[in-house]
Amino acid sequence: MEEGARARELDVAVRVVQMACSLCQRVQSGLVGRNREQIKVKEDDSPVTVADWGVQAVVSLLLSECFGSENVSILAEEDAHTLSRKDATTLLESVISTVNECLSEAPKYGLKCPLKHLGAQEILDAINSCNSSGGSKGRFWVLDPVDGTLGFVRGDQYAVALALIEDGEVILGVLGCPNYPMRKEWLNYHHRYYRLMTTLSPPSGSWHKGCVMYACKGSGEAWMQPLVHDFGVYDQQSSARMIHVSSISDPAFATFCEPVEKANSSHSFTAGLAHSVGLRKQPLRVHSMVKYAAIARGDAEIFMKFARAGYKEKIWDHAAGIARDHVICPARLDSFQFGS
Ligand SMILES: Nc1ncnc2c1ncn2[C@@H]1O[C@H](COP(=O)(O)OS(=O)(=O)O)[C@@H](OP(=O)(O)O)[C@H]1O
Ligand SMILES: [Mg+2]
Ligand SMILES: [Mg+2]
Ligand SMILES: [Mg+2]
Repeated sequence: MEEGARARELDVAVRVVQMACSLCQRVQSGLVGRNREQIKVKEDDSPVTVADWGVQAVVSLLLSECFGSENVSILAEEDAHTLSRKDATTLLESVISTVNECLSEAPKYGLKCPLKHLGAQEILDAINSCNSSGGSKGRFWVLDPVDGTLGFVRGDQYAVALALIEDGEVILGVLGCPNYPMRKEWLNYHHRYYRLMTTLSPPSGSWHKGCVMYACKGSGEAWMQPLVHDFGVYDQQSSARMIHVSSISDPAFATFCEPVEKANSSHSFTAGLAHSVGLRKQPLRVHSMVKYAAIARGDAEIFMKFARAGYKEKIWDHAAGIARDHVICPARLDSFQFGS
């Protein structure tokens, strides 16, 4: 793949994730405390919301619009089975209005918006088309439309995670982290706490939370830019800031991050392992691939997740966080078990 084409793929991916973050912020602000009918529980007891489906539809439609649907293969977490049921009409109507509202803002991100209002079938098809079989040969996009949906419905941390894989290797990763605090020490607090802090003393127009991080294989660089939703101006160059992993190498000063939910990773096992290797600081427990973002930005040094026996890790829960140059977990993705 020549360099110019990859630069364009990264540019489009960042713009698309920026739009997806804006959709999530709108839905999340309407979710906390009310509007609970916008949340469903899936067969595996994990939550799924209007934002999960909405982001998957928006990303699928925009990537196809930009690169041609015949050139786009996407492997994503959600499907439209629940949305297609007769008892889900209200939910489907919420997804339709959320998607059309988001797409109408595409020109603000330098992208084309559809010429007409999209109906139910177009949106259900867009969601269901993200069913690539992936694999260790060929190119496909990997999307977790909302990673950390549990954190999302709690008004806390979550991420929009988009990666492009070629022959089993991540060649670009984009992580949208709308609630990521610019001050490292606030990462340990629940989002509402530092949202209060920043409203009490609103630094005028300052960049106090929310970002999109991105890296391209072989570039040796990782970048972070503010959310357009909060600043209203999309200019990738002027607002972007290069980020670096931590230089801490002494375990006594290193921070490891791990899932919030004990059901998702054994806290006691990691505590014992951490102590045995000389880690002394309290773990950073935060929902979603924001853990990868914390390492990419140097706010943490290690990521540990030990899921219970039998759990198959999903490629969309990790791909966007693995950028070869900022090695966090240099696993070749074809070694991951694809989710059922
Ligand atoms: N049992 C189990 N073990 C490991 N991982 C699981 C498990 N169940 C679910 N998941 C998926 O992991 C995603 C959440 O990972 P997190 O690290 O954010 O977990 S936590 O919310 O911080 O506890 C989260 O991804 P999203 O569904 O995209 O939110 C889960 O699907
Ligand atoms: Mg999920
Ligand atoms: Mg996930
Ligand atoms: Mg998800």
